[in-house]
Amino acid sequence: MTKIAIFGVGLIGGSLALCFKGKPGLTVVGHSVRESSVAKYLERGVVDHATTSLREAAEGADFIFLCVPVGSLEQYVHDLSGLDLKPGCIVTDVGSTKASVVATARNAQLGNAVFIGGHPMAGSERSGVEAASSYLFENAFYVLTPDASTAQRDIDKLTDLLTYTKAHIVHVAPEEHDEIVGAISHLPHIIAVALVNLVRGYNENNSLYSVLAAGGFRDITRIGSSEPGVWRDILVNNREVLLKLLREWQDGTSAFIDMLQNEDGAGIELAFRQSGQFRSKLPERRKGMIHSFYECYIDVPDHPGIIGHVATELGNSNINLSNIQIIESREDVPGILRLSFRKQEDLDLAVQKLGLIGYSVHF
Ligand SMILES: NC(=O)C1=CN([C@@H]2O[C@H](COP(=O)(O)OP(=O)(O)OC[C@H]3O[C@@H](n4cnc5c(N)ncnc54)[C@H](O)[C@@H]3O)[C@@H](O)[C@H]2O)C=CC1
Ligand SMILES: O=C(O)C(=O)Cc1ccc(O)cc1
Repeated sequence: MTKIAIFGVGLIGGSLALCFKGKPGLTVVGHSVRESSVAKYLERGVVDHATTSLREAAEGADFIFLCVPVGSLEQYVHDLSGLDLKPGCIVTDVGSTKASVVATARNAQLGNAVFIGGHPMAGSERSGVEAASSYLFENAFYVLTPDASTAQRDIDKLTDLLTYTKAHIVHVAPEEHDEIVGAISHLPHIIAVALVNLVRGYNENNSLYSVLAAGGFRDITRIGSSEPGVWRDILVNNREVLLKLLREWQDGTSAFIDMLQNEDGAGIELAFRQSGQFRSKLPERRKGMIHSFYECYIDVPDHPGIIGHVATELGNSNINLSNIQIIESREDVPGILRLSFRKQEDLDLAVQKLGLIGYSVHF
């Protein structure tokens, strides 16, 4: 049996465990520092075995995945270096930053084990094993950060195992990874939190802000509800990159202040045109780092049983509905439902199906 040890079976560790568990020849062991978590992992059936003993989890493992918050990764690499790991064992991590953990692993004494940094570029604002899903990485990018000293056979071994995630493996240097991911993920998380907190402040004096903010505002700020501890670690770890980005962001907002003060309509138009042109060239229908909502809205008559009818029609057509929600902010327009799907294909099929049976569907 190939033994896979997962340290920290939360959203990401749990999702990896679900990708591997039950596959021929694989056995998955989960580790947590807490007894209660070990019991939960087993109860939910995400792992084959679970333990609070670092040694027991790591012993004889062919693969070790470190899936704890970024601030704890270096301690884990250090703790592993004190154990007698199986020769050829591949140690990898899933942290959202790569430079520091890769540097730590390079200097650690891992014996005949090999470290290859990793970052599955998919996730969500949710956390914990309760949010884990075997679909999480499907069609997403999964970064690996091998260097010139990493043997090709080790890269191949890890890449082969990761085929169970259905992600696309890409190789990126750790520092370059942190710069890019800083701009496309970490900065957007900061902006979302700052924006939500700005509106939260206004809302203290006027609750109409939150009433009217639902819908689009809620969607663009979804990532502002991400796990505080996980994000504290990511931002502090990537602070050099983020400080530079935030200064550039300040320049961007200052430019808008100037354009407004000067009533520079042409400047505003140019900014929107350039942004639109760049955005239209982004790859479409590809799972990006910040996940999309595959959603549509339908107007439904306000009578009993309608939700059941919609869900049944989609179910009968084998369309996987992941969430259904009544839009409260539009109470004045009875019967608006928001339908969410995990995949673009499901959304497309649902729009087609619901249109055919007479519902009016909006994006
Ligand atoms: N949340 C996301 O969407 C993504 C997160 N990541 C990275 O994955 C890693 C795990 O994040 P999530 O799974 O989202 O978090 P999570 O909170 O769902 O899971 C973290 C796991 O680590 C354990 N843990 C927490 N603090 C610990 C500590 N000090 N020592 C030992 N164990 C501890 C928790 O019990 C839990 O099992 C982080 O390094 C994060 O940067 C990577 C891709 C996406
Ligand atoms: O919720 C979202 O859309 C995310 O942004 C998920 C995410 C969070 C952290 C990562 O390192 C990668 C992806």
